[in-house]
Amino acid sequence: MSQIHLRAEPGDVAEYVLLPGDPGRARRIAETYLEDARLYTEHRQLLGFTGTYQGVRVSVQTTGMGCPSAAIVAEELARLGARTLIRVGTLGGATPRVQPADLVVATAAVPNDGTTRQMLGGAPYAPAASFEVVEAAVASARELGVPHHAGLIMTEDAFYASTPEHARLWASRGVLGFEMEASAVFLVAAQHGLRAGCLTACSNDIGDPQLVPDEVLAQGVDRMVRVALDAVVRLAGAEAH
Ligand SMILES: O=P(O)(O)O[C@H]1O[C@H](CO)[C@@H](O)[C@H]1O
Ligand SMILES: O=c1cc[nH]c(=O)[nH]1
Repeated sequence: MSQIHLRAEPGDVAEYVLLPGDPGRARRIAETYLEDARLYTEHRQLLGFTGTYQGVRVSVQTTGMGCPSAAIVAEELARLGARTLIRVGTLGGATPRVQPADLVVATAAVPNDGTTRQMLGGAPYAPAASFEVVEAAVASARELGVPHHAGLIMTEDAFYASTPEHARLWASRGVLGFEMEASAVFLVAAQHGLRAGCLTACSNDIGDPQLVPDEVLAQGVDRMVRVALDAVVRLAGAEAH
């Protein structure tokens, strides 16, 4: 049955789904990396494509920005038969350890957002990536020679409320950077028994309006996408054995 927001039928979506926030990134990934990519939904600009990468069927589904939209998309993907959700996003660095365009593989996301708070009724919970996805992403990054960090990130709602002081405080608790969707993707995936992961490329320092130069960020995003797709191939290979 077609979903309210993702106008797709079961069978349109692959078991492995990459989740960029930006519809332009979804189209670029589909056009650059997937063979026989087909657009299966474009309602509300939540562009979704399915094709194959090194013989593995993969979808790329836009989440839009923020947890409310990401939670809807993850829920509807689960209903459409997705089994592994991997966010491919950008993130604001919280610490000088994370440099412009660096790859950050999230192990978990501090849920500083209203969506997961409502879903959990305020109960304490630690939205986390699936171990197999983190393991595959780190193995892929190593094999492809992509420098990376693996660790805690924070998901929040208010992009312009983040300040350098806030970043410093959370960096002192181990947070590498901030983004806006991972906690919801991790929680919805857990509720449906799906695997989830989140890879990000650093687009700026928190509180710094200056983005990484376009071409530098584009290279970081490209490295992140190649690592995510290689991780999908790795996960699919492991499942086949
Ligand atoms: O680049 P994407 O994947 O959209 O991710 C980040 O960028 C947006 C904010 O600029 C938020 O969606 C945040 O999570
Ligand atoms: O949420 C985000 C994403 C990228 N950069 C930020 O500063 N915040």
